[in-house]
Amino acid sequence: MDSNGPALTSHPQYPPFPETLDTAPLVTISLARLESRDDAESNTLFKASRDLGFFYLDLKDSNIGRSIISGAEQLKDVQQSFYSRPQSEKIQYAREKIDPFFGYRRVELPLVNSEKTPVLVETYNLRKDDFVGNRESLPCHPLILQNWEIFQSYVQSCHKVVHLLLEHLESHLQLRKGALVDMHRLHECSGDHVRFNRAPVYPFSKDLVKAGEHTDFGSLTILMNWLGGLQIRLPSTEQWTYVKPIPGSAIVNLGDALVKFTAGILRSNVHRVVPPPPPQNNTVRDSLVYFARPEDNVILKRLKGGMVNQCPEIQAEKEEPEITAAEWILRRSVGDLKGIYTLKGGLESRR
Ligand SMILES: O=C(O)CCC(=O)C(=O)O
Ligand SMILES: [Fe+2]
Repeated sequence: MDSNGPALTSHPQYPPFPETLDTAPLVTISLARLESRDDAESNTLFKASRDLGFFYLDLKDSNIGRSIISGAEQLKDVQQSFYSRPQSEKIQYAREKIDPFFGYRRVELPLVNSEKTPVLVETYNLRKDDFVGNRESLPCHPLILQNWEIFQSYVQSCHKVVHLLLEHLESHLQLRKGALVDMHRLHECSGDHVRFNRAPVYPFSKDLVKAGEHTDFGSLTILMNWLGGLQIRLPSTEQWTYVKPIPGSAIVNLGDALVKFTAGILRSNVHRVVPPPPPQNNTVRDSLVYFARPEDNVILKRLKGGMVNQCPEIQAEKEEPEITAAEWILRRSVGDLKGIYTLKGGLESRR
C-alpha cells in the first residue's frame, strides 16, 4: 500500500516483472514538482531529454497525473473489451476503411501457434481531434462511443502534461516562450492520438524484433504499460535493455519532431517491443499510448533562437525535405521516410 491507498493500478494482478533482470536506467521525474516549477526537477528533465530521451514521469502526487493513472486503467478495460470482440466486427473500423493512419489494424505475425490460429498484433489509433471536437469524428467502434468521456478527459490530461513538458524544455533551450507549446495547441488539428497496442503471447524471434525497432515520429509519447516488453537500445553500450513498468509512473519519450526542431540537441531514442520477460511471457500484453505531434501545418525544421542557433547546420539537415507534420506522419507511417536513428550522418551523429 502506498500513500494513495491500495490498488492505485492493476499491476499487482499481473505476473511480476523479474527482480533480477538488468533494466534501463531511466530517471524518475515528478510531475508535481514540474508543476510547481522546481528547478532541480526541471534540470533533470532537460538532462534526461538530451541524454536518453526516455524517463519515468511519476504521476501520483499531481491531480492531472492521478487522472491519467485512473484514465489509463479505465481505458485498458475498454481496450480489452474491444480486442475480445470478433474480428468481423473489429475490421469494420479498419484503417483501410476509415483513414490511412487512424483506425484499427491487425498484422499477422509469420508464426504458427499451438492452436494453428493466426498470431495477431493489433493496434487501434484514435484521433485527439475527434475527442476535443476539432473535426467531425471518424467512425469508431460502439465501445469507444460508450466511453467517450473517459477518452476526452484522458486526452486533455495528457495534452496538459505535454504542454508542461514542452514549456520546461523551451525554457532550457532558451527559445522564446511558446516556441514549442504554440505548435501543439489542443484545438488545432494534429496527429495526436491515443493508441491501443495489443501483442499476443509469442516466442522471441530475432527477425520480428528487428523489424519492430523504431523511434517515435512525433514530439512526446506518454506510455502506460503493465507488463515488460519495451526495450530501448542504450546509447552508452548499444545493448537492448528492458524498461521496467513502474505503477503510478508513465514512461515518457521524445520523438523525432523534437530532434528536428532542436537540430539534434534533444534525443529520440530507438526502442522496440519484444515478448515480456518470464514469468510475464504467457500473458497477452496491452499498452496504452498518447502520442503528441506538432500541428498538421507545422514545417518540421530547426527552430530559430537560443541554443539551436549555436548548432552548425550539417549536410543531412540541409538535404532533408521541408515538409509539414501531417505529411511527415503519413510518410513515416508507411516507411517512406527514415527515422532519426537510421539516418546515417544525420542529426544523431552530432553526439
Ligand atoms: O508497448 C509499449 O510498451 C511501447 C509501444 C511503442 O513503442 C509504440 O507504440 O510506439
Ligand atoms: Fe514507440
